[in-house]
Amino acid sequence: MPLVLEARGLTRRFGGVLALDHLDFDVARGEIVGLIGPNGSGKTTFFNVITGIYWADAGHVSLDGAEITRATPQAIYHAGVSRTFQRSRLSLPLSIFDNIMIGNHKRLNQGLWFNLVRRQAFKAEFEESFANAQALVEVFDPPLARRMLEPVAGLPMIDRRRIEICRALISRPQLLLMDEPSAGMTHEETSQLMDDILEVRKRLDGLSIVIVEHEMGVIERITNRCVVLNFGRKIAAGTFAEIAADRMVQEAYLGLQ
Ligand SMILES: Nc1ncnc2c1ncn2[C@@H]1O[C@H](COP(=O)(O)OP(=O)(O)OP(=O)(O)O)[C@@H](O)[C@H]1O
Repeated sequence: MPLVLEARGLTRRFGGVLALDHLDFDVARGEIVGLIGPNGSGKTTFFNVITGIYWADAGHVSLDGAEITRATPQAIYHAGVSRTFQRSRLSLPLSIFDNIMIGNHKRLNQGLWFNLVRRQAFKAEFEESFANAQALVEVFDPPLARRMLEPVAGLPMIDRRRIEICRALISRPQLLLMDEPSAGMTHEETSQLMDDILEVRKRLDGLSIVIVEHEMGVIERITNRCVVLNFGRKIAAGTFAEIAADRMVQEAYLGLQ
């Protein structure tokens, strides 16, 4: 499979802390890669460097063969990388549709002239956007897709997570980075959301996903491959079964002596 993401020697320091230490990280097209490691091991920093929030002190990142190492977050989003965050970033008073559309600005014609004067074209674009957003929500939960104009404030956690993932997917990224999607959810909700994510991956052919997750059941169930970090360094990589059997991983992550 061709590589979507190729990171080489990524290094990022915060003062005396080496948050990423010469990290090599590849993601192939259509792959779901689990990124695991103890608290503070550099997982979120890796996402922040890939998405241009922080620049790497050293190393390179390419997406689909094109260098994105020092690109802006906007350019990286346009190149096809989306993410979801550990803490919910939905605007609660806004509707499901409005929240999803926040993620879609690269596909909209936003000129003032277009919006004010070309009313028919604006209407057609709005209707197309609505249909696209609704089709995406339907993959997760058909009844939810009939409530597109309701505020997200009234939705349970699992539906809010679904909307956040839809917002990340509406721009049709090649690579989706998910930071602990199970945070704050019950075991049943997590299991349901993982079914949804597997379904989404099946329908959005070629979508690659990197998922940071502390729930090992989730990692075991949905990943093709895992990378384990400790103090910013890759200490193991392989299938879940391989990394779970690795002594260094057990010591670092599971606290075995
Ligand atoms: N903006 C920052 N300023 C200073 N130090 C930071 C900053 N961001 C991260 N760090 C430090 O870098 C290291 C890696 O942090 P990071 O948040 O990437 O870890 P993590 O694996 O995502 O942890 P968690 O599982 O708790 O989310 C930690 O020591 C953290 O304190």
